[in-house]
Amino acid sequence: MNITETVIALHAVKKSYQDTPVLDIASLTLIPGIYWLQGENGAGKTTCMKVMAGLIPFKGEIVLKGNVSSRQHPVAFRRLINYAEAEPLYPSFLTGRDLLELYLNTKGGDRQQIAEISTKLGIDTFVNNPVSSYSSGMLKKLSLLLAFTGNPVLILLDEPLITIDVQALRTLYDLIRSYSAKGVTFCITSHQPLDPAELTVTGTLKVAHKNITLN
Ligand SMILES: Nc1ncnc2c1ncn2[C@@H]1O[C@H](COP(=O)(O)OP(=O)(O)OP(=O)(O)O)[C@@H](O)[C@H]1O
Repeated sequence: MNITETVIALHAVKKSYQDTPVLDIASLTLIPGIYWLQGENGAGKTTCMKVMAGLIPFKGEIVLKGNVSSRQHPVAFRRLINYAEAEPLYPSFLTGRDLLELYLNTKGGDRQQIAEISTKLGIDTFVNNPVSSYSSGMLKKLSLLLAFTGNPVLILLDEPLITIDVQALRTLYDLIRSYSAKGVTFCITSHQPLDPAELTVTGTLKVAHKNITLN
């Protein structure tokens, strides 16, 4: 594999909570595509996403696009990866608009495109209300919208299919397809199968025994 076509490479990545090891990945390299991250409850999928996103401390190194290192270029590294949590939580007094402006101002990206996604996901109707008033599906839609801000090379979606309505699900599949066609890589966890009629998966990543294997 040519190093320039790798999106992300993990080298000797280890993660423990207190003294309990959760991940021990000697090596993993992904080329652009759409990956389904699978594993039993507690296997370490969310931990793996948080590590890949540079959100929690870990041992080892992760390199994006062959030259952006989690150790040497932490800010540039984090700008290239977006992560949508399985159960997003935001400060309750902020509105969706406040969060969206924060993301757009710090991460950049195409405002017009984000406005269109917001409309398609039906977020416009509640974006000016405080997030404390949101249902779980409304929070989920906002977190998905935020995951498409900026100019990421990798978008990590943790259980994106749960709680959103059928129309939003169709929009999400459309978005993943169109961003993927533009070269953005996706890692998606889902206990439910990703609809093969909607997405062609490049590979599955199985998290088990603290390791990840690509099939
Ligand atoms: N903040 C934490 N402190 C201590 N242990 C943690 C913490 N977060 C996760 N763990 C442990 O790490 C392991 C992996 O958890 P993780 O949430 O990554 O699994 P998962 O594969 O995403 O699970 P699920 O499918 O249930 O969401 C579990 O044993 C869990 O108890």
